[in-house]
Amino acid sequence: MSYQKEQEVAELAVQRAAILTKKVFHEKAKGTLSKNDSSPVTIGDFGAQALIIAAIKSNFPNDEVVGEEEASSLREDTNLRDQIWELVKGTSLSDSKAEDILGGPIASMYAMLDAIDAGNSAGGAKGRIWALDPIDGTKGFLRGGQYAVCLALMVDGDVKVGVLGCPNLPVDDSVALTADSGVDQTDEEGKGVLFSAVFGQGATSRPLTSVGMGERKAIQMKSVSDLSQATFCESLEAGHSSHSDQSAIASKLGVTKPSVRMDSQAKYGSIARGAGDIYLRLPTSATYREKIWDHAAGDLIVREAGGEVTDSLGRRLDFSKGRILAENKGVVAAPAAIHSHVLSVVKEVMEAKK
Ligand SMILES: Nc1ncnc2c1ncn2[C@@H]1O[C@H](COP(=O)(O)O)[C@@H](OP(=O)(O)O)[C@H]1O
Ligand SMILES: [Mg+2]
Ligand SMILES: [Mg+2]
Ligand SMILES: [Mg+2]
Repeated sequence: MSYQKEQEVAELAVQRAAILTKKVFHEKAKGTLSKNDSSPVTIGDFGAQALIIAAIKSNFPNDEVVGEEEASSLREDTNLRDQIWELVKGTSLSDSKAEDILGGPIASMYAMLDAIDAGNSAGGAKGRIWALDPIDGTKGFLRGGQYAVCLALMVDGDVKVGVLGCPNLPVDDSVALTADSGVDQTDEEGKGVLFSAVFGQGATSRPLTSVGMGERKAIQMKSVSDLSQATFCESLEAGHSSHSDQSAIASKLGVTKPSVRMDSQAKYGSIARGAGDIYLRLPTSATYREKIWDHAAGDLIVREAGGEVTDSLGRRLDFSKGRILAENKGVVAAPAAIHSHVLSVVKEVMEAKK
């Protein structure tokens, strides 16, 4: 299958949602709520989820969606609900043909709430299921840092299409990551990139604001001949991955540069285009399980760009186990040529801890 239509819809849906998130990014009040697990969610997360699911359902009515957010709190909080509806109503692609492809505007506020709740699929190993993270890196989004709008299509448990919209990464693939790539990104000059991949067809990037195939460029991971010069990325949030384990691994590998700390799947996109080299995510707790929407698009984009992605034990990420990566622990993403070496050092450091 070429998945051409799926890729087109996914890219345009992510683009449209990013118009909404960018509006919210520049507002002081982001309508933040605290979820049951005490993590934040904003009007941007809800609005983006609504717009993307509406576009999927308009094109592929029988597909299921595993979306991070749900609308129960909005059905009670009418003030927040109205704010989100104002945003959603006012967001469309400027290209009317592209907007038509997405099915046009959502019909009503109740249709918007239903769209958000249609992200309730249990996931699994059968059929066509989309994994959606409307804002990945919500903490980065609130801080003025990196975040990503993430969408992937899985067919029978395998990721076939992956799209990442990164409004705060440079458009230019050749700009290497630096220590401040993950912090204060409130200046928009030259920013906004869309990464996209279809299984077996390679990975690309293009400006997040352009419509169509014109400015699309193939991306590739960088080949790393000297690990001392490699750039490794990790979460900015110390609670999301173990900075101490990652620093022990990096120093054993001979990496000399300090890590680039940034939020969201912008890390996957950055290494896929060679702006960085390695992404490490070692668990901070024995019980936490990664969510499929935090990895599905990034996993495919990195693999299609010549990388390999496994967990800390060397197993491929298994997206067929429901809403979480039930059978995986942590993430190790690196160019295929050095992945097994990186993994052996990860295992060594993790063994030594026992
Ligand atoms: N204890 C934990 N370990 C690993 N990931 C966690 C975590 N708690 C939350 N997360 C996830 O980390 C994601 C952000 O990743 P990163 O640290 O790379 O920016 C969050 O996505 P959201 O921001 O979409 O909620 C959330 O799903
Ligand atoms: Mg979240
Ligand atoms: Mg996320
Ligand atoms: Mg999220």
